[in-house]
Formats: sequence, C-alpha cells, structure tokens
Amino acid sequence: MAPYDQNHTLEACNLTCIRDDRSLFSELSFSLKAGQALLVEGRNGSGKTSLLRILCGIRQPDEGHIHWNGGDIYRLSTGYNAVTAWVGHKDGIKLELTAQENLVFARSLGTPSELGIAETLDAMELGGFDDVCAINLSAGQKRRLALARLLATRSPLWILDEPFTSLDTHGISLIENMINKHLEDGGMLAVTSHHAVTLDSSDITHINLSA
Ligand SMILES: Nc1ncnc2c1ncn2[C@@H]1O[C@H](COP(=O)(O)OP(=O)(O)OP(=O)(O)O)[C@@H](O)[C@H]1O
Repeated sequence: MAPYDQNHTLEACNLTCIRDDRSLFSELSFSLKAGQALLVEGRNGSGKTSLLRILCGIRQPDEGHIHWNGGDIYRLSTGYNAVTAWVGHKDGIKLELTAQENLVFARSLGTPSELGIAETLDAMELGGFDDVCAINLSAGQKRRLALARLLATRSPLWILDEPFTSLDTHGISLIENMINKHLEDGGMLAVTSHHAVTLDSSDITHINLSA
C-alpha cells in the first residue's frame, strides 16, 4: 500500500464516559500521530469497548472532544468515517452475501484501496472462498473476512475491538503482520485485546482503564 499522509493527527481531550450513573473513565487525554498505536487495556467491563466506540464516533463522550487533523470529528467536511475503519466485537459481515460481495459492499461504504478484491481475499488466505456465502464460513474465516475490510478499503485510522477473537495462532500472526505493515506505512491503530499483541513499533501508548 502507498504510505499514508505523515501529518495526520488524532487528539482526544478530557474524555469522560458515564454508563448508568457509573463513571467508566474521566478526563482521559491522549494523541496519536502517523505510525503510532494505542493499546487499551483493562478488566472486563472497565470501558474498553466504550472508549473505542467513542473514538469511532459511534457514541459521543459525556465530556471532552476528539479532533482529527485539528478538526472536531463531528464537524469534518470530509466525514470522519472516510478515515476510520472499525472492526468491533461482532464481525459486521452480511451472512447472506458471498465473501466477494461483502468486500464489494465494504468498498462502497469507504475509500476503496488499490488492492483488488481477489488480492485482498488471497492476503487473508480466503482465496477460493470468494463465491461462498459468509454464513457457510467457519468462525475464524468469518473473522478474517471482517478484518479483510481493513485491506479492501483505505483508512489511516484502524480501530479494532478484540480483533483476534476466533483466530488460531496462524490467523493471529497474519493479522499482526497486517497491523505492523499498516503502522510502517504511517497508519494509526487503536486496539483492545485480551491476547498479547506483538507490535514491531515501540511507538505505543498504553491506557489501562482498570488503573
Ligand atoms: N449500551 C449500554 N448501556 C448501558 N450500559 C452499558 C452499555 N454498554 C456497555 N455498558 C456498560 O458499560 C460498562 C463497560 O462496558 P464495555 O463493553 O465498554 O467494557 P469492556 O472493557 O470492553 O469489557 P469486556 O472486556 O468485557 O469486553 C459495563 O459495565 C457495561 O455494562
């Protein structure tokens, strides 16, 4: 993939998240630049998914704001979802569509990458499954198809909630390599994972929501 713009920035300022009168986190601030990763850690229920959903713009923080390249993510003229790729707990794939059709759909929603659909499926070791309905893929193959969206579209900011769920050790290393390449190209990453994540970059910010 061609390198991303090295001037991209993400800044989170004084984020607060309250659920049912309970404060999950407050006054949380951090920033990311090209090639940097944010690793969100913490016990079950500490608020990791809630933080990632706020970073995606799916949920507004109760306090604080997030800026992309200096502009509030809710007011970007280009649309913040044009720069983010989100893979959540759920695969978010259409079970009645084939693997290929799922990627055509994903590309229609974002900025298509220079990698073709067949090449993307090959990269995710799903070559030969292009015309198979997603409902007939194994759990790990469904997860790889969900993560294939990251390659099928071109988004500098990847936001991944437990990306390794259902993957075997080979699948995990496939995704880690993909993430490392993304960071090498100047992409950014926010991730939470109960598995250890092996990243080549030393440019990692750790946030522990249980601390
Ligand atoms: N839609 C919601 N409405 C009310 N409370 C919610 C909602 N979503 C999450 N919560 C609560 O917020 C808290 C944090 O949930 P969250 O999913 O962010 O935690 P997490 O750190 O990602 O947990 P896990 O490691 O188990 O995935 C939990 O106590 C949960 O019950």
